[in-house]
Amino acid sequence: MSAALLLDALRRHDLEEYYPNLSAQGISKLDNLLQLSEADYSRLGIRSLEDKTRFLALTRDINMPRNNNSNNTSIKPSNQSSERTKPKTAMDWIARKRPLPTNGHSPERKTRRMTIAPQTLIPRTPPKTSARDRRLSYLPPPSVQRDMAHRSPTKAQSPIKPRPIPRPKIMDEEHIITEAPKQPIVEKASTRYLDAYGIPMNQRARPAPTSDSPTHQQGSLEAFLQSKATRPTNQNTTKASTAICLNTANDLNQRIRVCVRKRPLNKKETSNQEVDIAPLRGSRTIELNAPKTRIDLTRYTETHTFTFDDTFDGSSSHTQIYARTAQPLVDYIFKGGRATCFAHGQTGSGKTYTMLDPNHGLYVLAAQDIFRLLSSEYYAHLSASVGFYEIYQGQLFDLLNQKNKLVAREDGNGNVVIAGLREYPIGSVEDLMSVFEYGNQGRTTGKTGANNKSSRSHAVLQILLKTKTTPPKMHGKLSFIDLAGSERGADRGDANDKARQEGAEINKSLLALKECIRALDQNKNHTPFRGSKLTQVLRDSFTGDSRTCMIATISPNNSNSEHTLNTLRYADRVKQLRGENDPRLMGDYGRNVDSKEGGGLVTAETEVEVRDTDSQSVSNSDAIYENDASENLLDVDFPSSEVAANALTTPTNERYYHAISAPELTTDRQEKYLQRLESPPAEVFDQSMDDPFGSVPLVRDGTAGQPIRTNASESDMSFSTVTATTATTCNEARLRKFVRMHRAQISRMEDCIKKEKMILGKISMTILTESSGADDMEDDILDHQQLKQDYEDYLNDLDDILDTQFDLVNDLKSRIKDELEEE
Ligand SMILES: Nc1ncnc2c1ncn2[C@@H]1O[C@H](COP(=O)(O)OP(=O)(O)OP(=O)(O)O)[C@@H](O)[C@H]1O
Repeated sequence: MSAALLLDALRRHDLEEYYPNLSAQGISKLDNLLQLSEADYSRLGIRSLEDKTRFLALTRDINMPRNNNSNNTSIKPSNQSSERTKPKTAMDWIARKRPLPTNGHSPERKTRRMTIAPQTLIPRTPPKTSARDRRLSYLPPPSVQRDMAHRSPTKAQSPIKPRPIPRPKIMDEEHIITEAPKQPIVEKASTRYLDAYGIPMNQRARPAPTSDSPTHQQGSLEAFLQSKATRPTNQNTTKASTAICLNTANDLNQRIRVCVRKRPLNKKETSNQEVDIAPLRGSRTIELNAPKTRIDLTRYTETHTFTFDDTFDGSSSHTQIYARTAQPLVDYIFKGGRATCFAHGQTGSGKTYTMLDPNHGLYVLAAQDIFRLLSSEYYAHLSASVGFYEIYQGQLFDLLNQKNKLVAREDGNGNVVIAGLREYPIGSVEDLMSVFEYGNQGRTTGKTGANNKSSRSHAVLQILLKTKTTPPKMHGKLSFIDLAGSERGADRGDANDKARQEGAEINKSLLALKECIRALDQNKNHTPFRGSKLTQVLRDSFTGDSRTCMIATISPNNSNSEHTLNTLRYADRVKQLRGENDPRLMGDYGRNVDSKEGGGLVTAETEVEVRDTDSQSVSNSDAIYENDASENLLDVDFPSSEVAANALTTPTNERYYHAISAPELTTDRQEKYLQRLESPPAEVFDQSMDDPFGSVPLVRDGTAGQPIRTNASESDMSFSTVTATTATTCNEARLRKFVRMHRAQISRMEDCIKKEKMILGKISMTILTESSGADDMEDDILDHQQLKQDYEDYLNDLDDILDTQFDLVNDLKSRIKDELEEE
C-alpha cells in the first residue's frame, strides 16, 4: 500500500520515472522522501532543476499539516483516482509508462500538471528514525556531498510558504569566494561562463519567462539563484563566482565535458625537491606557474590560467571524480545513448590510475551503478556485456581473446561493429573485474623515460547494454578509454625505431581524436573520423546521441611543466570553441537523444542530412582556424614528412635550443626553414592548393568526361596521395559544394602564408637592423641576445602556422576521402 501511495504521489508530480530508482534504493514510503539530501538526488538520477523542484514540491506536500487535508474535499487519497491510474503489476506499469524523458520538456507534462488537483491528501507520517539512519545506503562520502551541494542549487520559489525541510546547505559561500581568479592572470580563462541553459553569460538576451512558458520554472529558479548568489554575503564575492554557481545547474548534461585531474607529487619528485606548480583556484580553475629561463639566464615564472568544467587535485577521491565525470554517462546509456569517457595526458600522469585502476578506476564505480540499475525491475529487460580491446599501431587486438586481430566495420545504421570482438556477458561487478584483469595482462606496455610501465596502446573497455530479446538489440554503450600517454621525443629516452614509431602513431591518433571532439563539440558538419584507427572505432560514440567526458591528467611537478602546459592546452582547445559565436549554443544543442523517440540511435540518414549543410561548416571552421594560430598542442609527429622527421626526436622549444647550441645544425636547419618558406613542401601545399584530389593526375574516362583517380597509396593523416580506384561520378550540386569548401580552404591556407610572410619579413628586418648597428662590444652582445630571442619567437610562430596548415591539409584530405567513398 505504501509503495502504491508513493507511486501515486510521484505520478501526481510527474515523477513516476524515478520510481524504479527509488525502489532500487529501498525507498518505498512517502516519508522516506523527506530524508533525501541533495547528494541523494544525484544518486537517484534526479538531475534536472525541473525535477528537483517537483521533488521539493512533493516533499512540501508531504509536510503539509493534516488539517489542510481535511479542508480539501476535492480529492481523496484515493482509491478512485489511484485505482484509475495504478497499474496492477510492475510490468503493467512499465508497459504503460510514458517514454523516458531525458532533458527536454515533455509536452504531456505541462498539460498534466495543469490538471493536477492539489496534492494535499497524501498521508503524512512523522519520521520515526533519524535522518542519518534513513539516508540511502549508497552515498558518496561527505566531501562529495558537500561538493555536490555546492554545485547543484535546488531551491525553488513558491507562493506557498513551505515548512522547513531538513536539507544540506546549498552553497558553500567560502568556496565561492575562493573561486575569484587570483591576480595576476597572465594567460586566459578560455571557457566562458555559461548560464543555467548553457548559454554564455551576458551573451544573449532571453525573453523573460512567462508563467505559461515551459521554462518558467527553470527561469524563476535561475532568477532566484542569481539573487541568492549575488546577495553580498561577503565583500569579496565576485561576479565570476556567481556565474559558476549558476552554471552548475545543468552542467553535467553537456555533450562534452572536460575535466582536469592533477596527481600528487610522487616519491621521486618529492625527494628531488620538486614543487607543485599547478595550484587549483576554486573548483574549475587551474593555474600553471611554469618556470622559465631568459636568454640571459635569469629565471622567471610564467603563469597560465585555464578554466574547465571541473578540476580535481591530488586529494580528490575516485568517488568524487566519478560523480562529476562518468556517473552522468551511466545514466545516459540507460536512456539509450552512447557515451565515452577517456583520459588524456602525459605519460605517467595517472590516466590508467583514473580509468582502469583495478580497484577504484572509474570503470569499477560505473559498474557498481550499472548493476544496481540493472537489478531494478525497470531495467529487467536489459543485460550487460563487456568487450575489451587495444589499438596498437593502428591495429585492433582483442584483449579477451588471445589478442586476436580485429576489424572495425560499419553496419547499415552507421554503428561501428568490431568484427570478431569477443563480448562476455557479465552479471556483477566482480565478473567485470575478473574479465578486465584477464584482459589487462595482455595489454602492450613499455618503459619510457617517464613511466616504467607505460601504456603503449589505447585500451578500450566497452560496457554494452543489450535487450534480452533474440536477437539482442543494442540499448546503450559506455566506453572507457585509457589512452596511451602523449609524449615527446625526449620522453622516449634511448628510443629505438619501434618506440619512435609507437610514439608517432600515438601522437597522430591523439591529434585525430582532438579534431573529432572539436568537431563534435561544435556540431560541425564534418567529423574527421578517418584520421586514425582510434577515431574510426569510436565513430558511433561521436555521432548524434553521444556524450563524451575527457579527463586531462597532469603531473604537477616543475620539471613536467611543458608537458602539463601542453595537456592543458590540448584540453582547452577541445572546449574552447564552445564560445559565444558557437551556433550550437543557440539551439537545442546536445539534446539529440531527447528529440528521438525512445532515445533512438543516430542513423546513417541523419548523418547525411547533417553533412548536407556544408556552408555552415565553413564558417565554423573559420572560427577554429583563427584560434589555431596560438596553438601549441603536442609535439605531434607527422610521419612521411621530412619536417616531421626532425620533429620526431625534438620537442618544439627544444628544437630551437638544439639548433642554437649545436652550431653545425644551425645553418642546416635555418636553410631548411628558409627553403620551406620559399617553396613549401609539395606534399603539403601543391596538392591541396592546385588539385583537391591530390597530386594524382586526373584523366578522363572518355565517356562521361568525369575525372578518374589513378592508383595511389593511401595513408591516414600522412601527406601521401589518396587512393581511388573507381570513377568519380559527381552530381553538379555536390561538385559545387566541394569546390566552395575547397576555395574556403585555400583562402585559409593563403592567410597562413600571409602570416608566414609577415614573420619572415619581421625577422629579416631584425637581421638588417642588427648588422647595421652595434658599434661596441657590449651592444654587440646585447643585440646578439635580442636576435636569439627574436629568432626563437619567429620559429615558434612558424611552428604554430605550420600546425594550422597541417590541420587544414588533413581536413581537406579527409573530406576528399569522404567524397570518394560516398561515390
Ligand atoms: N591521483 C593519483 N594519486 C596517487 N597516485 C597516482 C595518481 N595518479 C597516478 N598515480 C600513480 O602514478 C603512477 C603512474 O600512473 P599511471 O600508470 O596511471 O600513468 P599513465 O598516465 O597511465 O601513464 P602511461 O601513459 O605511461 O601509461 C602510478 O604508479 C600511479 O599509481
